Amino acid sequence: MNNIPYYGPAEVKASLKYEELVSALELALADFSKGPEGGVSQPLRATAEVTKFNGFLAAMPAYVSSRQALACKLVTFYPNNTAKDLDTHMAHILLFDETSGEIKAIMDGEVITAMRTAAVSAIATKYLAEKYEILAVLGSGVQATAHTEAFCKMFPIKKVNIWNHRTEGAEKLARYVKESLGIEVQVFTDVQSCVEEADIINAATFATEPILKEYSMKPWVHINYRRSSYHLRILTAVGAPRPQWQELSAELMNNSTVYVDSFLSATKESGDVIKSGAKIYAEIGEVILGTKKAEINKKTIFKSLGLALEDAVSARLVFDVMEQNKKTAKP
Ligand SMILES: NC(=O)C1=CN([C@@H]2O[C@H](COP(=O)(O)OP(=O)(O)OC[C@H]3O[C@@H](n4cnc5c(N)ncnc54)[C@H](O)[C@@H]3O)[C@@H](O)[C@H]2O)C=CC1
Ligand SMILES: O=C([O-])C1=[NH+]CCC1
Repeated sequence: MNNIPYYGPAEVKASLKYEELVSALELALADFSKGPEGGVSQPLRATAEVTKFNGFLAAMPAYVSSRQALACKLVTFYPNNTAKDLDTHMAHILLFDETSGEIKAIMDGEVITAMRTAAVSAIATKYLAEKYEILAVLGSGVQATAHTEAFCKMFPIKKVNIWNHRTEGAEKLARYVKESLGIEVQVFTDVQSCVEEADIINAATFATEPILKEYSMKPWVHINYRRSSYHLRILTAVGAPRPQWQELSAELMNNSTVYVDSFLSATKESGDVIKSGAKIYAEIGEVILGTKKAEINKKTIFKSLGLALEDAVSARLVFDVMEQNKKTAKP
């Protein structure tokens, strides 16, 4: 048990690049959707409710054989922490040796939670969207910021629209977009106007009641002389991870083709899915595998709950980089 390495947030951030994360997670999500022969073992996360303080503690173990990644994340989420000026999510990940079960490293899980969630939304967007110029972001916290950063890195985004239930949060994120990413940005005080012109919408809030009710499919000006059509817009929705919480209206869910990260997680944990009774069309892994096609005549929602396999793969990437750094640092 001696000398277990610990990697803090700065080391984790320095070790992870979105491009590597995206390729590794894409393969792992495909493995997951293959079923038992994919070599992924991941039970539904166990969540303890701390009702008195409106908090949750979740244990998220997973094994991804193709990456030699065996890990368990422990994550707390306390929506009321904002008022105390504390992060709402706090997490650590334990990485184990797949051959012996020995612990290999302990690391910060907050950076991984932010980056892997954004990376998975970007994967869904890559497969399911058709145009990538205007991004609408609902929320301005950790996930909204990570999604904005990842999407502006991965796609040719020309403009970012931001809405948050507290406008000062939206303005802070807008300053980051303008000053650090150098992209045109606009803050909205109304959700519907924020999403109206967007090609991609990211919903990443702590809402417990629907904030987005509906939106129109955006007309595609013309593709050729005979056909006028729509372009596929995608809504990636990462919030409302509890069965009683909703971020999207039931109407919107039922009028869309719904993709998820995991059937099991979505049907047990997602209030957006459970309360609307919306039908799930596919796991994103099935789209990556090509066993389910992208539907092109309806609105598209990718509902993400967050999977332990994503944490395990990310933690393994961090460990490999840190080990490599150790080797190259030796005389
Ligand atoms: N799908 C996944 O893999 C993951 C999902 N999440 C979920 O994503 C959501 C956002 O997480 P973070 O950005 O880390 O949290 P955060 O606390 O950093 O940001 C929350 C955002 O939601 C806004 N907000 C708070 N209460 C609201 C309400 N009642 N209505 C509308 N907006 C509200 C805040 O102003 C802030 O912009 C949470 O629901 C969280 O549990 C978090 C991690 C992973
Ligand atoms: O995947 C994750 O770590 C979480 N999803 C919702 C809250 C935390």
